[in-house]
Amino acid sequence: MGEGQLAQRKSEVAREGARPLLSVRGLGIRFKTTQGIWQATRRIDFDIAPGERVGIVGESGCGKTITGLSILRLLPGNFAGLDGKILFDGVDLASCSARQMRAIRGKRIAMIFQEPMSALDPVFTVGHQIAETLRVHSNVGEEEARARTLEMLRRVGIASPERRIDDYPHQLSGGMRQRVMIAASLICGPQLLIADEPTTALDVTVQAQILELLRDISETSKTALMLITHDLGVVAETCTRMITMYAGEVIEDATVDEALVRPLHPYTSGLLRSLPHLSPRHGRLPSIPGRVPSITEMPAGCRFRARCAHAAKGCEAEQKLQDAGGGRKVRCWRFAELNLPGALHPPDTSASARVARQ
Ligand SMILES: Nc1ncnc2c1ncn2[C@@H]1O[C@H](COP(=O)(O)OP(=O)(O)OP(=O)(O)O)[C@@H](O)[C@H]1O
Repeated sequence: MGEGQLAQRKSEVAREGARPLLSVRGLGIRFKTTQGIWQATRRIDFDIAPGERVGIVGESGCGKTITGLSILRLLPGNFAGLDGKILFDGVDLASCSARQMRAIRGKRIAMIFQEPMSALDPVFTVGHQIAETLRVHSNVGEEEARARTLEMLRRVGIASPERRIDDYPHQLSGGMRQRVMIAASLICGPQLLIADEPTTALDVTVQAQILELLRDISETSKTALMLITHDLGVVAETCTRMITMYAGEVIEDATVDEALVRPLHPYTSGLLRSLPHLSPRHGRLPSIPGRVPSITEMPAGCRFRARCAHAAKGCEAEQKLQDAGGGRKVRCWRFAELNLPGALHPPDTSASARVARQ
C-alpha cells in the first residue's frame, strides 16, 4: 500500500469509528436581491471527521465559499436565511446565539482566505494580530502571548520570527503573509480549519509550500481541514476526500483516490477531463459546454442536465444524493450504468503544471 493509499485508509478508518466533527444536513442558504429572495444552495449534506482533510470543489458560482462562510455564520449582509443544520461537535451552529458563535469562531473553527492582505490589518504588526486572537479567546498575559506567537511563526515556516514578529503586513511577501494568516488561524488550536482558495493568489512556487504546510499541520495537530478550491490538483495533493458541488448542491462525495480514478457523476468526470495535468497529454482538452446557472435561473430536476452528455428523460426528476456503496455518494440516477472516465494521469504537482492550470 502506497503512502497516499495509507493516508486515505487511515482517514476512512477515522471516519468509520469517530462521530463526525462537522455534520452538515440539508443546508440551504438564501439571499435577498433586488429581484426577490433566492436560494443559493440547497440540500447540502456532508460530514467531516476529526483530523480529516476534505476538498470542496466545483466551478465558480457553485456555492463553495458561501457553504464555508455559513459554517462560521459570516454570510454577507443580504443573507436572508438558512435551512437545515450545521452540527459542530454536537452543537447546531445554524441556530446558536451570536455570543456562542463568537466563542467558537477563531478558537474552535478558524478560516483563512485567498487574499491575506485583506484579512490582515495594515496598521498593526503581524505579531500583535496573532497574539490578539489568542488574547480574545484565552486568558493569557502579554508575555506568554508573544512567546506563543513566536513559536507559531516558527512552526509555519517564517524564518527569523524574532525579527518578523514586529513587521507590518506590507513588509512581508505574499507567501509570508499567508503563513502569518495560517499562524493566526492556528494559534488557538482549532479543531477545524476552513481554507478558501488559500493558494490561488500566490506565486506558483510558493503554492506547493503552503499546501504542504496545511497538510503537515493537519496531520500533526489533528486539525480537520476543509479546503475550498476550483483546482482539483490542489485537492489531489492535499486532501483525502473530495466533495464536488454544482449549482448550489453537493453532487458527489468520495475519497480522492476513488473520485480521480472512477468518478460517478458526469460533472466530476468533466472537471477531471478538462484539467491539463489530469487528462491525456495529447489532443485538445475536452471542456464542459455551457456555464453554471445563476441562482435566479436554476432548472428543475438535475441541475447539470443542460450541460450533460448523458442526460436522459429521467434527469428531469429531482435527483437525490444517494448512497453509491463503500461510503460514496452521488446525485445522479444513472451513476451505475455510465462507467465514466476519470483522470488518466496522476496529478502533476510541479510548478509548471500549476501555471498551466491557472
Ligand atoms: N451576497 C450574495 N447575494 C446574492 N447571491 C450571492 C451572494 N453571494 C453569493 N451569491 C451567489 O451564490 C452562488 C454561490 O456563490 P459562491 O461564491 O459560494 O460560489 P463559489 O463556488 O465559491 O464560487 P467562487 O469560486 O467564484 O467564489 C453564486 O450563484 C453566487 O452568485
